Amino acid sequence: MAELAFQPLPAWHRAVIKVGSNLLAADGGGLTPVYARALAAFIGDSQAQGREVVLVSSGAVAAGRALLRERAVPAGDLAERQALAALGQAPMIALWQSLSTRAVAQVLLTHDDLRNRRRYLNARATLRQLLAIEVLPVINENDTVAVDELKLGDNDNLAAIVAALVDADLLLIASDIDALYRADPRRDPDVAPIPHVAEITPEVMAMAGGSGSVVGTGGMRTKLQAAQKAAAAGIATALFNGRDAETVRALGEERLRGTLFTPGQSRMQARKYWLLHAPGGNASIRIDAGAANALAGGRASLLPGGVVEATGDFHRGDLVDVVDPDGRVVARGLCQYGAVDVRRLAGRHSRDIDGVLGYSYGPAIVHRDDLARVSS
Ligand SMILES: Nc1ncnc2c1ncn2[C@@H]1O[C@H](COP(=O)(O)OP(=O)(O)O)[C@@H](O)[C@H]1O
Ligand SMILES: N[C@@H](CCC(=O)OP(=O)(O)O)C(=O)O
Repeated sequence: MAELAFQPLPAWHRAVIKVGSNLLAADGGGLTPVYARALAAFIGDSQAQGREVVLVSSGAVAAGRALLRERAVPAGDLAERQALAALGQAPMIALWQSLSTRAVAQVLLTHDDLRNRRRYLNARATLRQLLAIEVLPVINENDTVAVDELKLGDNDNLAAIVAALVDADLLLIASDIDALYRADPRRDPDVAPIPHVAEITPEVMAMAGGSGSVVGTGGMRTKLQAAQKAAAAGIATALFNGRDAETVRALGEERLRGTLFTPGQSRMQARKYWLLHAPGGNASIRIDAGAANALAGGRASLLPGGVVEATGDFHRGDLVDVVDPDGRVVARGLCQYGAVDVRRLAGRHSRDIDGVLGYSYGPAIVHRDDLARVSS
């Protein structure tokens, strides 16, 4: 295979790292720390430097299968895979805990959790909190309850969604292959690696084949889908060989040997564009002059004290227009509270939220991270 040179890894503060089954379980074998150890060391060093890492780990099904190897179990159907995932999930988490300097928190997510705005926001709040208390979240798909038509099916796509969910600046995909190649290198050993992809065109997509192993799921196709999803959110993706100790060590020196997928737009631009242009309902919140002033400054959240009234029947997590006293839409954002709650909170202080509602999703009606100003 052709040589692949090192290149600079983009600067990052918060990353999602996805580790595939191929790195945690040998074909047909049980879990092994052989490759996970170096990856855990990289994660630990990054955390020690003040960076934040979310791990998306596969390997539950492979681990479960290996545990039952001695017994004849029918292979292949959904219920069997779900049972194997349930069996292998705890050992997979235990493996990471044995290698991590920080406490490990298990997070299981389904497609439903990520499609439903309310649960999406709750998952995000939990993950942010886990990072704030300096533990290592280890995420996997909740295979045991996910039914086929609602399964994300592969952790590459899950990792990309999680990267957008936690506002990561980088998605790292550790696989058993050095890079994206022009064709599956297991079939064509002379094919060249691609160090940089600026856009995932249909031509790039056509290079990808399926998994080359028994334990892997999606192959290169799902990795490209993941890189595409991340890019749409303004996040770069780095694909590298997690079996290569030198490659993993170099990540700690901000050097990448693999394929770097760069987004066409920054994270901020992508998010702002989405907030400003995503279809909303007829939901709006009218604010007073003081709040309009604060929002004009650029970094403020919308607090209940500045809210005058809410129009429309919106729910927590929905997109709302923020309207100033002159009736102009000055911002759009994701509302932390539903319309009924916003009406009850209008004009109140944030510290009263719990008393008024009996619960609180935080002091802001619209958090500044979820707010984009309309330029006048
Ligand atoms: N164009 C390609 N470039 C690189 N690898 C490819 C390509 N097409 C298919 N593959 C296969 O994708 C595999 C990695 O995916 P997969 O087996 O799902 O692993 P993981 O468990 O890391 O997700 C590689 O080992 C390789 O055989
Ligand atoms: N959720 C499954 C893994 C699914 C998956 O995407 O696997 P892989 O292609 O190896 O990353 C498990 O834990 O076995």
